[in-house]
Amino acid sequence: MPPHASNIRLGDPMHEENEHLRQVLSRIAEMSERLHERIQAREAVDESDRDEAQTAEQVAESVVSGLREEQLKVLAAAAREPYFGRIDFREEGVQDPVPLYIGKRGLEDSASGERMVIDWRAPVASLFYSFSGQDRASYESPDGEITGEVYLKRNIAVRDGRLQRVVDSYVKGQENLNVADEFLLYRLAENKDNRLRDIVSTIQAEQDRIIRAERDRAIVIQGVAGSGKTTVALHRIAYLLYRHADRLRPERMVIFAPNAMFVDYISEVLPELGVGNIQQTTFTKWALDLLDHAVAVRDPGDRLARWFAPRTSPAARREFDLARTKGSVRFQEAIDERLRALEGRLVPEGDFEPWEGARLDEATIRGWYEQDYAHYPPGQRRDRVLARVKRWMDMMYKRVKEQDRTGAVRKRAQSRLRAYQSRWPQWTPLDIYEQVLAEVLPDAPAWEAQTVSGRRGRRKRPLVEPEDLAPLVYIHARWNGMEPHQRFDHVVIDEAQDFSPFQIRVLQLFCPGQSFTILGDLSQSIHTYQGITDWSAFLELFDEGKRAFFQLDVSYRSTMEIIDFANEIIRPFDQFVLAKPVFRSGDPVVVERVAEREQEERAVQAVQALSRHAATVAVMARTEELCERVHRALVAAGIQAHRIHAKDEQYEGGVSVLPVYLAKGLEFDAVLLVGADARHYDDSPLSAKLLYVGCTRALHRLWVQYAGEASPLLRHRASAEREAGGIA
Ligand SMILES: Nc1ncnc2c1ncn2[C@@H]1O[C@H](COP(=O)(O)OP(=O)(O)OP(=O)(O)O)[C@@H](O)[C@H]1O
Repeated sequence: MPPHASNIRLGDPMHEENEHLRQVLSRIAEMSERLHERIQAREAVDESDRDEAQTAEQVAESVVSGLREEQLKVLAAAAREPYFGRIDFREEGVQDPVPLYIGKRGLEDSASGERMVIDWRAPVASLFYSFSGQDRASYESPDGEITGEVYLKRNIAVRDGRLQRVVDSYVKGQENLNVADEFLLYRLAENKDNRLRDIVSTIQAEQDRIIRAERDRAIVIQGVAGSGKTTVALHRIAYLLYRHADRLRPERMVIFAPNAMFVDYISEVLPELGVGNIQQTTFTKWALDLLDHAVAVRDPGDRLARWFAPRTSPAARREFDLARTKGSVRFQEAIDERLRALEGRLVPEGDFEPWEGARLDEATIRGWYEQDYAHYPPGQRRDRVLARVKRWMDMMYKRVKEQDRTGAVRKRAQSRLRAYQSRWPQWTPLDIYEQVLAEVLPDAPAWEAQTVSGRRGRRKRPLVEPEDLAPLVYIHARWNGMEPHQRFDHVVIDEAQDFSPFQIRVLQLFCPGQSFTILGDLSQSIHTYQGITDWSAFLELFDEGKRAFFQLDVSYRSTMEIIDFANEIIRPFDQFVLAKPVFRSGDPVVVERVAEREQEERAVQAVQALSRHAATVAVMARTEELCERVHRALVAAGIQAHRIHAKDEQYEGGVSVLPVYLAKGLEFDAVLLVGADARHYDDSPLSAKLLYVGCTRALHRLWVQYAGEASPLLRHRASAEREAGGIA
């Protein structure tokens, strides 16, 4: 059944779309009305049957009622914004083009079965995103490629059931309208609130390819700051769930985010796309839960402060080198080797003889361990073999039971069994890890123990570093195995440049289908003591043919002025990819020299100026200390500024003060960078990356202040601006 089979009239687009919207909304209203009536009728029946036991039919009815309630919600959302785009497509072999309306959810008229709106994830909807003026257009349907011609591509903005804007980006037979970006720019120019949003109406062709990439492989996305990586990954989840509903379950999909606040920041996109129940966590939290909190992790705050201090001490350098080693594949392989050796040594030497005349020889026990139960992980095999030894003993005992009047034989047998069991080591992942470290990295410092309150009450736990978690989880999974519910159908890793290859290896164990979306930006890899310098480090962990690499070079977040400014910072380092801006012009970047003793005061003035046009403003510095000072000044000036820390779990919006390294992944309408001087940012790659991350958080306005000598990374701009006098 063709969706909305009325003839196409390309009259006044606004008039035409208003008319169409009116029809669609009235059908939605009718459908809602019908559903309402059914729900009410059902409630009346339920009320009269209240005291009687439920029959199977009634149970089924209540499930249906639940679905109806759900459907009602979908209709309510559709009544606010039923669709956002239209594409008129004539399939080859068919006479007339058909208008297809694309929305966040597909919609069918329940009475006629007519498709009124097509889900943005449906195969045909890909035309809307990929079409860019070609004579012939095609899309992949489940039955193969469908080709044809596009007659019209139209963006339609509907808010609260009212038509706001219609923009045609292609009309067949007309001159190239060259307004492909008009709708996008209109969207990008909006101020953002404190959460990331969906982009279904303006997904770009290069993003769409990633969203629709095949499921059964690892895709790695290198994308410049603001290229939509996070957003795209979330849309990909929604797409995969739609496309592979039979294979994927939302609760088995997971997103690893860099910190708890980031989890909060992205938490609204999936529900907006109609997807719930996806696990969203950090690697640390996930690992600690898996290890049942047998260890505690040292607060990363101190370490981060040491790492991001303008100058790193030799001791800190050694600490970071060790962290890198622990995250390497070489270390994982050393652990594998060690696990194999331990596995071979687990069966105690000697036969088991519970009493004279009953003997189970070592070779038999070894045979059970090495062959019969070989498919179990070593930790579980121990228990299986010992249970079998015990069954054997009980069976043998039946033969001598008659003679054992006093029970002495049985007693002796029990005590020998206990002795035998105790020779069979029962190591925890931590025991094994300690053995590995002693052998492979003898210089690694020993753990301190710390009494920490956890889910299981207060107890003393060894305090490990974040990079110890991957080895521990790996050993746990290899040694003890994992529960089916702990496996993932799909894994998304955001800010993956800060992951170590070992962490990826661990997640591969937990995702047997090897279905991954791994995204990040090497120009923002500020945690280089643990992350990677080249994506091949991850790609080569996956089989050839089961991996794909994508690159996103256009930045949608920031204005051209901001992108150009940020690019200058990393340009001297040729290993970094420069972002291409979309053509969205805004205010010039302000670079301002302030007097040392006026730093705080001038920061307050800048925030006041920026807040006039912005819903979210961030003040960032390299060090916690400077953040602290500026925050105090802001509060003293009556500005309600939130000071953001590594442990925070919520992002409030408004005015935030935070160190640059915590701002990764976030965005703000306006950003003020304070302390951009030579002391805080020398000409090293780490300083450049930090400054780059700071600048690229801004959507519309960027303001940079420094006292004393400007950072060499800004010098070209700083001298020019100083003459121009700064404040806009
Ligand atoms: N196709 C698009 N249409 C509209 N907005 C977009 C599009 N792609 C990205 N954006 C917007 O650009 C901004 C950046 O997106 P996102 O945070 O996903 O990028 P990122 O690549 O993860 O950035 P970073 O590496 O800096 O964290 C967001 O505001 C997002 O809504």
